[in-house]
Amino acid sequence: MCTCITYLNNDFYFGRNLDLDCSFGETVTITPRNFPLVFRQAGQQDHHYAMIGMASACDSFPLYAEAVNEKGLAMAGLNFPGSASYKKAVGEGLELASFEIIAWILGKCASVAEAEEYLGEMKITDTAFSDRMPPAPLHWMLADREKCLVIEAVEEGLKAYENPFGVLTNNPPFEYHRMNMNNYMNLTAENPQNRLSDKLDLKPYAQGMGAIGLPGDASSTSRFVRAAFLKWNSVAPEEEKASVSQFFHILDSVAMVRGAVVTEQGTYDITTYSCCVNTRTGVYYYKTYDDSRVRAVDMHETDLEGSALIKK
Ligand SMILES: C[C@H](CCC(=O)NCCS(=O)(=O)O)[C@H]1CC[C@H]2[C@@H]3[C@H](O)C[C@@H]4C[C@H](O)CC[C@]4(C)[C@H]3C[C@H](O)[C@]12C
Repeated sequence: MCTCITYLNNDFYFGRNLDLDCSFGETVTITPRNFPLVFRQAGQQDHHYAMIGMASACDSFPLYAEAVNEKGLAMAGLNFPGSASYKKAVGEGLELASFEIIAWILGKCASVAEAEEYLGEMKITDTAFSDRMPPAPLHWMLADREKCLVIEAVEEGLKAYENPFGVLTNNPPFEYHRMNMNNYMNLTAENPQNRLSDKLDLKPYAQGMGAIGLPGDASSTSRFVRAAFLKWNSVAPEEEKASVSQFFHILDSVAMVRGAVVTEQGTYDITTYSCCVNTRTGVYYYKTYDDSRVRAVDMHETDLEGSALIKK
């Protein structure tokens, strides 16, 4: 399971929990402007925007789980098994393999608005990165300070939804989560009022009772609601340290604790890492399951004119 959120608190932040039962070789990776991005069907970007994110260690292509480019455009892939439907490449139009879409969009586009111009013609193909790396069934959240989208490649084709929540988790498709949020509009961070009956003497006896009914489990739909409730009620001083700390508190509230989520294979899903990027400064903050110290990698501290992937 995974949860991705945006957070506006003076600066604009983007990040996610990556929940999985094993490592995928995750390494903080910077793709500098002159690293040749070679796509299977969509040509080559020899010069492009630089980006930073978590990728599977690989020298030939940045296999990002999520990344942010130097213009402040951010994108993350989250599991979408059974719902994602990729097409066979036929050599026509704009065809991108599922593992290429993050690098392609962030390499080329400075904003969501710019990316939207390509979505109409885009097709996601089922091309595998390698024999050992078949395509991962994903959907994506794409965001900048102005706008947030969910991109889903389903049976009928590529769909893009505006995402006013700035939250994404996993199955079912986004339209379900959007509708489901209506069920929770009564939740409040304040003390609840007795609306049951004015003939009954009902009153709050502790703090936090306005949000009774907020789902506490690890399912995708529950994490969506919980992350949205916490994010939209969040209050933090508009300073970098406070914003990043607040961001991780929200992610912590939807994190997997080892043992609480057993997969069909009998393994345990855990929050392998949590990350938060300041999209203006390009600083990538992250912490891992066994090390809660927050580390920071500043993309501008490396030579962004380089031509080889930089692993931190
Ligand atoms: C498993 C990750 C998503 C985590 C998630 O959403 N879990 C939810 C589980 S569940 O639905 O609730 O069961 C995804 C996100 C990005 C994916 C990786 C990236 O797409 C990059 C490459 C792509 C290759 O095709 C496969 C390996 C891979 C390295 C992917 C492995 C894996 O599928 C990742 C790491």
